[in-house]
Amino acid sequence: MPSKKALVRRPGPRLAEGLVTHVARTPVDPGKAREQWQEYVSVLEGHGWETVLVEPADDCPDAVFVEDTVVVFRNVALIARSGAGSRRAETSGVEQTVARLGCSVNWVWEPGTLDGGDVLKVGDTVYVGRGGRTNAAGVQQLRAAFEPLGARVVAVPVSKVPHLKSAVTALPDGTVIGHEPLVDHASLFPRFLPVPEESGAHVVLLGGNRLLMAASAPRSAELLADLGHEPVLVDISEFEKLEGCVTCLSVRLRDLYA
Ligand SMILES: NC(=O)NCCC[C@H](N)C(=O)O
Repeated sequence: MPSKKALVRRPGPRLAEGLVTHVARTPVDPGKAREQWQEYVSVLEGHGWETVLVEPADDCPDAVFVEDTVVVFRNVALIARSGAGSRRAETSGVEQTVARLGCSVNWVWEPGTLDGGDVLKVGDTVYVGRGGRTNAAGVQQLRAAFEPLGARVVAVPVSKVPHLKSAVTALPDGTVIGHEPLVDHASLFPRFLPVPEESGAHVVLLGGNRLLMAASAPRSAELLADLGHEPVLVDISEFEKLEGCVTCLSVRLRDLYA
């Protein structure tokens, strides 16, 4: 049976110091952030996902955005090397967690940089955003790790947001969705559906037609519901202040056989 496991990491005490690059800094309420994170985890669990806690990295403000630390394709985990120096220590603890779950582990090495949030998997197609966090060497290393396993790696420029998945994600049928003003080249995707809000571009596939989405994207949720999907909205306002989105708060492992 394919697994439905999701890695998550609790928000740490320095969360409010997390990086902001494309938005102005606004104060984060740590207590509210913890409650929102708990609700996010409850929604995953309520939809049949077994959540696996990665050990805390309390010195790293952005550690809760665990998606950026690792990319998993089939049973191979590629440990990221962030384009943001302040985020590199976050991978500690992730290696052990994915190895315990049965992955073989690879690493992105210097001079490569890659953030997991720059990698969007749609079936066997692996889109990788070349932008602020992922460089050309990182793209090459991703190809070297996953193409032998059957991945088709497609590199796409990202210049308007921190990560590829801040701009686009994909619906269960493979349609890529994005808020057009923030997408560099929508024509690179075979099927592209524009959504009206920035955070409406972010969906976590919960299973079936259910989509975990941010409460800040009601019009996009309505559009997707009208197309037969079932949005499940969660308020992640405190993480959005740090340019986080619903996708980056977990790493969903669908391909592991355990
Ligand atoms: N994949 C993602 O969208 N990750 C969000 C990371 C937010 C964090 N404050 C950062 O700038 O790295």
